[in-house]
Amino acid sequence: MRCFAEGLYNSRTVVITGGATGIGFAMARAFGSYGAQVVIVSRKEERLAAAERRLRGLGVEAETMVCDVRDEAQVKRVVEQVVDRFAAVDVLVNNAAANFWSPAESMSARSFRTVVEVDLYGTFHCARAVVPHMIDQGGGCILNVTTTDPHRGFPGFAHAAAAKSGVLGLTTTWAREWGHHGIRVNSIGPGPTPTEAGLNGMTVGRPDHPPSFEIQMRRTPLGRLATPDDTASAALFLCSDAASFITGVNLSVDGGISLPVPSGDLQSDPFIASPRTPQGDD
Ligand SMILES: CCC/C=C/C(=O)SCCNC(=O)CCNC(=O)[C@H](O)C(C)(C)COP(=O)([O-])OP(=O)([O-])OC[C@H]1O[C@@H](n2cnc3c(N)ncnc32)[C@H](O)[C@@H]1OP(=O)([O-])[O-]
Ligand SMILES: NC(=O)C1=CN([C@@H]2O[C@H](COP(=O)(O)OP(=O)(O)OC[C@H]3O[C@@H](n4cnc5c(N)ncnc54)[C@H](OP(=O)(O)O)[C@@H]3O)[C@@H](O)[C@H]2O)C=CC1
Repeated sequence: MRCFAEGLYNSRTVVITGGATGIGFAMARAFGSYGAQVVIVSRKEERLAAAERRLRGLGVEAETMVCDVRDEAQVKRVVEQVVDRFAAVDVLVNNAAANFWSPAESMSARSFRTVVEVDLYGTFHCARAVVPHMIDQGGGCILNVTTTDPHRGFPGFAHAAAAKSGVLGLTTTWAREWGHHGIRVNSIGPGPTPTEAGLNGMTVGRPDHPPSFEIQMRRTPLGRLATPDDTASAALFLCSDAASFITGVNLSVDGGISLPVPSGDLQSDPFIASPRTPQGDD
């Protein structure tokens, strides 16, 4: 489906972290198909090479750079290379993330730190490296990938919920701090999306309800799961001039799953804990 003007992103440089797979790849393909020069960065060279081949095969002007977003020095180097090569960074998409199911009472500090370092520190490092260039060039756009309403609580994902809530705080704060430089900062919250990583993160190791994506689908008013292209289309809008007066928002792309659950559904909702029997009440 081609919803936007052809050439919408001509001559724009778009950097996407974690752009070789899943939702990030769909965003790279989408921005590239509307004319952007796309730079995808992540840790695994072979994944990047495969993604670059696929994108170039589709006619997208794609480059790749190996980078672990947890490493501030690596991030700075990569951003310098992008600016040397393309003269500007018009859009930064902070999409790289880590996640796995882990009950809070047994989650190790290292597990917690691993996810927070990728999602929250990674977002900080990338934005921090790019923004001086955006200020010099008179503006730009940062899009952080969060999740659908991280404040509502995600049992089994305390690390990701904390990290993504933190990213929301960065989004609103940066929107205020950098708005007068012409820099817009928004975030986008995909609903459950059965990417390979999403499937693993949501289901591996969970003893309670194995096909959790099926449950998520039943809880979604629009009756299906999100696709990577759903999020990519919303990203195209938010980073375009059509959204030139939008900053500091988190746009949920979730088919309505984050809407409050009607009280009649509570009994059958496996994501809501059963009421406890009051102590000593026979
Ligand atoms: C709610 C928001 C919705 C978001 C959805 C998404 O993001 S979907 C997109 C999701 N996309 C992705 O996730 C893609 C990227 N994912 C990855 O790169 C890896 O899965 C990674 C997250 C572990 C990072 O690797 P790394 O090499 O940096 O880490 P490491 O191997 O050194 O381990 C560090 C600690 O974590 C522990 N631990 C690790 N795995 C598991 C597990 N399955 N189970 C339990 N624990 C696990 C491990 O035991 C260790 O703790 P310990 O034992 O020392 O106390
Ligand atoms: N799928 C879902 O259900 C949901 C996903 N999201 C969010 O959407 C985004 C994309 O998720 P999805 O496409 O499913 O998952 P993927 O795992 O496919 O995407 C994550 C990407 O991040 C990269 N990455 C991970 N760690 C690092 C790191 N330290 N430095 C650089 N890159 C890194 C990975 O590449 P590499 O291994 O090469 O480094 C990978 O390409 C994430 O922000 C996720 O939190 C939000 C809600 C739901």
